[in-house]
Amino acid sequence: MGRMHETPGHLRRPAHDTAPPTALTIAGSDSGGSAGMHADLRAFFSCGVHGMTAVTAVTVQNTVGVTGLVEIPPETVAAQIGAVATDIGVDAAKTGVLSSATTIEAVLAACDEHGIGRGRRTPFVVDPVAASRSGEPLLRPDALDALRDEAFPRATLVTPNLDEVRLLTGIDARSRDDLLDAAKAVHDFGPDWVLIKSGHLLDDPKCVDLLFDGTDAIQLPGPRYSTVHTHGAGDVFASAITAALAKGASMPDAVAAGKRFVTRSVEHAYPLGAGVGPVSTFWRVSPRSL
Ligand SMILES: Nc1ncnc2c1ncn2[C@@H]1O[C@H](COP(=O)(O)OP(=O)(O)OP(=O)(O)O)[C@@H](O)[C@H]1O
Ligand SMILES: Cc1ncc(CO)c(N)n1
Repeated sequence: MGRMHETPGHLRRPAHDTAPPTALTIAGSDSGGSAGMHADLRAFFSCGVHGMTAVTAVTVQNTVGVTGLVEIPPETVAAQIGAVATDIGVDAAKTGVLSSATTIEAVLAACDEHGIGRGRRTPFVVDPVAASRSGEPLLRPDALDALRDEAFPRATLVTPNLDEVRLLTGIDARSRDDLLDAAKAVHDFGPDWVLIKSGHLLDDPKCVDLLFDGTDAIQLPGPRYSTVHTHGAGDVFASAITAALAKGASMPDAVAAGKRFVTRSVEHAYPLGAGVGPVSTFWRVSPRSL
């Protein structure tokens, strides 16, 4: 195998002979290119890590909504995780759409086998994606229980939005003051860290998210932009955090880096189609430089 990588003496050496950090997203596709694994891969790229995918579901989706979802067989999802973990190696992993309890069981078994999860070699970010921005459910009812009871205890970090907090805990957070109670209730499900996202507090003039480790709470303040184009904001946030973890950042530093990244992404969100446009994952690249 080593011979494949040898550079013949008469050719120029490539610029890199070491690999960048690697990150894996275990998530669904979005045909509109705004959310899911498409957003995750672009955020990984933009944050300087090599992105890899274990596709869990194919959605038929555009800026208006989701009209179809086909699940990938759970054994194929597990095989994708095994294929990249055994050959390339995974420095950090995240989940997006995990639409059924069977898929969740297969993903967790593969993660266990390859050292991905809380207290293991590879940090594991579980984003409990329950519905699309336009409200269509992206998981079966049994998946929510499996996420809470099986995936959360194995997560290094879980990143619910306020709708997901309501579904998982019954807590209906209406203001910044309610976020700590929400974080405590989610932390009781067993992850190391909880990040409560505040995008849905539409009356709040700022977007102040909350990171909690069971003892201390850290506020992550950011401006609130006046835009409807926030499709994929949650995916991009979790992916930017995962990229920072892949580079070896501590959790507070990774989440702070993710918050800076997603805030700029919302700032540069753009209209697309007839519905909700995406946050920009390429604000670091000026269109004029292309
Ligand atoms: N209008 C906005 N201006 C600035 N930041 C925002 C805005 N809306 C959301 N955010 C930030 O984006 C991140 C994602 O939060 P949000 O609560 O919207 O997640 P989400 O509902 O999972 O996202 P989505 O379902 O759109 O992918 C958070 O850091 C949040 O504070
Ligand atoms: C595939 C997919 N994953 C996640 C979301 C949530 O942003 C979405 N709308 N679609």
